[in-house]
Amino acid sequence: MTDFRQKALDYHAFPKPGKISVEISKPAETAKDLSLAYSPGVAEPVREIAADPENAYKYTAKGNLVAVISNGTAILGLGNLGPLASKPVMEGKALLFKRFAGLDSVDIEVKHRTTEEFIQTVEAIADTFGGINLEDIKAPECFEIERELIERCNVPVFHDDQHGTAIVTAAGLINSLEVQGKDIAEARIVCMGAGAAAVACMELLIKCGAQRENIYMLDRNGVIHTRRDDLNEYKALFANNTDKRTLEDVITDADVFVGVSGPDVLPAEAVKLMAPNPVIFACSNPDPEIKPELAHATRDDLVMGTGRSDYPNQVNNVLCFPFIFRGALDVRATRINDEMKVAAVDAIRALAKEPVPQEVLVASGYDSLEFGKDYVIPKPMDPRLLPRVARAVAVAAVESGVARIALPENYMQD
Ligand SMILES: NC(=O)C1=CN([C@@H]2O[C@H](COP(=O)(O)OP(=O)(O)OC[C@H]3O[C@@H](n4cnc5c(N)ncnc54)[C@H](OP(=O)(O)O)[C@@H]3O)[C@@H](O)[C@H]2O)C=CC1
Ligand SMILES: CC(=O)C(=O)O
Ligand SMILES: [Mg+2]
Repeated sequence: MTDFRQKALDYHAFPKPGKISVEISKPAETAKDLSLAYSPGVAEPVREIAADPENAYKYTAKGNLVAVISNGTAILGLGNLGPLASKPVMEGKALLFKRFAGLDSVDIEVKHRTTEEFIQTVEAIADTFGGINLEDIKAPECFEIERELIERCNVPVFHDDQHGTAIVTAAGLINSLEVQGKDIAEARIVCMGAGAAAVACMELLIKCGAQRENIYMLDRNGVIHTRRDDLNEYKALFANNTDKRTLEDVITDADVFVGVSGPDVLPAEAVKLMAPNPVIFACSNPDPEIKPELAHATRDDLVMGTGRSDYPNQVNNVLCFPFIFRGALDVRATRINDEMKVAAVDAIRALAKEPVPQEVLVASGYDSLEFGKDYVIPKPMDPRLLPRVARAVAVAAVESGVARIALPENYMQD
């Protein structure tokens, strides 16, 4: 067993199995305390909530509580390993919600037979939470699941692998293109993968200025083109009318490679074929589409990002989901709409251009960091992400009419 593997297993096993726990937030020492916390006192908020469900935000933890829900069908890039095996990742997301945004979070792994059964399970428990973060649910089912749950639930529902990934990818990519002196409207983009993350990333890039016809998407069967008869409706949106069939065909002169597929699918020979000053985001976790060492050894003019914490430019939805939920919950948004997503992109992008505080340098192991090839996107442990991104999202929610309460005091000042 490698040293790192053992360290990772020990981290999860000791001193107590798992990564999250529940703590109580009110005194519960005396009979007097218990008479308030439990019987008879608890009956009072029960009556208040029965009279008006909004009172759940006043008298329970609902407003600060996010459910992280998975069925384990697309656990990182490891594939469909089932609900229980997804639990460490879901606990990990809960850890990140708490660590970065102070949000309480519980992981829920759902075993189900049909897509409708999954939807009904989540719908049935949704009112318990302030928001629902769907995680690691494979395409194409994830699209129907999210669409249905948004319609059926009274709280925001957000599939992190779609939109969290898209927001961070868009922020990082727009900055990278700026560093490389390129215009997103003209960039030729290759997207390896045609699932949850891929479809959402490319749709958001189009909203940010990319041209649909400049995007070449690939799945396990190669380039997605109009003559294929095996495409689901989501892949079909990216079918190019082209004779190009292979990665080699589409990567030639491409400005951007976005990998949201699986490990080691981008060979060095393909990297050599890209246009001058390319951008490669190899976002598959835990193992990227190409190892940064290999990509950098192949050419020296690229901006390289991965989904991992141990290389520069971590393009990972951790930069988004804690903060977008913080902003959404703080104004009790009914949904997380495009305006809020674009506001998050802009806030994340802008932060990368500011001087990096010493505490961030120390936490990320750098002597200095400056906007450029090795720093196109903020570090997850940057404490400015929380106020900046959450505020931008909350303001966008208010302005786009999905907030149910006014902007809180602490969001008022610029
Ligand atoms: N860095 C980040 O923040 C994030 C990274 N990701 C990564 O993106 C990847 C996909 O996740 P997600 O979209 O949720 O999963 P999905 O199961 O929804 O989609 C996976 C897609 O990848 C394609 N794919 C898998 N292996 C290959 C391969 N060898 N060659 C070409 N295409 C391949 C599949 O092709 P087909 O349709 O033919 O089966 C499918 O289109 C994972 O590796 C995940 O770790 C995801 C979210 C966030
Ligand atoms: C980061 C993440 O959500 C994933 O790889 O699935
Ligand atoms: Mg995920």
